[in-house]
Amino acid sequence: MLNYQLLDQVRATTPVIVTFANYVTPQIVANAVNVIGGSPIMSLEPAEAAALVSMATAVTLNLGTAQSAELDFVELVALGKAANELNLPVIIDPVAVSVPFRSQYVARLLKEIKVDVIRGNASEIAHFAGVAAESRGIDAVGEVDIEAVAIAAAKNTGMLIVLSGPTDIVTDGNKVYKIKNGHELLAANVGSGDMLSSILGTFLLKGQDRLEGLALATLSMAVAGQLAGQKNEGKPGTFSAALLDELYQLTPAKLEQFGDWEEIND
Ligand SMILES: Nc1ncnc2c1ncn2[C@@H]1O[C@H](COP(=O)(O)OP(=O)(O)OP(=O)(O)O)[C@@H](O)[C@H]1O
Ligand SMILES: Cc1ncsc1CCO
Ligand SMILES: [Mg+2]
Repeated sequence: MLNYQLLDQVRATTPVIVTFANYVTPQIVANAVNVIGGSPIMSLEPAEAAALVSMATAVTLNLGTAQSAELDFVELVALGKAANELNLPVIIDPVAVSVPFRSQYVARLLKEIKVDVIRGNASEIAHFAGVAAESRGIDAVGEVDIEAVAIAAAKNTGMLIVLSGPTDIVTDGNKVYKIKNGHELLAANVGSGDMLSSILGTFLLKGQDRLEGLALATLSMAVAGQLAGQKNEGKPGTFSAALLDELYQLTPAKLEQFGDWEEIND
């Protein structure tokens, strides 16, 4: 079961989400967190990492443009460690992780901090499943068995997995949520995945079952995208603004009415 009312609890508590953003999409990511009901803050400064994280409910580390320059890595580790100390969830978005520099960067990071959630497209999650999958830069291409890949990634890493795409898979390796809502214009809007990776954090309220929170967050993004897309067929520009409108206007009743998902137990 999914508790659609969790969306109202998010809005009632305005959780702070600290994001290490990539330099391509920080504005839409901040807006996404804001309109769904959270409070975004981005930071690049290790000296303030602990103070920021102490106000937060989750930390999202987007590795899309992270550099080897020591400050980037030091900041990622500082945010991750501060979250680990407070037992707050850490979400990573391993953009284009199959590029060797990026694979090594993530592996290095995972030696330093405990990560709880990986959010990526099918090609990115396939990397953690040890399955060869094609990718084109930031995009997933080719066909993989998304459910099997997500389960294998969860089992290999011990982390919760959110695999996004035409159908989204949210799994801990045993229980699987399959979310079928969405719209192809989400894929045309660069940063939809980045938005989702930070939105995930807003649903991980204290005491909340993490897998269910991730599933509801993923469903929220997919339903909002579907509603925005249906009103803006063939119009990626206006779609991008409409997506924020639909996230802002989303309600538990709309999630119940339009949500197309199933829960599969191993
Ligand atoms: N073809 C599609 N049809 C429906 N929904 C889609 C489609 N492709 C992606 N989505 C949705 O778009 C959102 C982002 O997922 P996607 O897999 O595109 O992330 P991504 O590849 O990391 O994107 P980006 O790198 O641009 O941030 C998710 O909510 C997902 O459900
Ligand atoms: C285009 C792009 N390049 C690195 S990160 C990013 C945004 C999508 O994640
Ligand atoms: Mg991405």
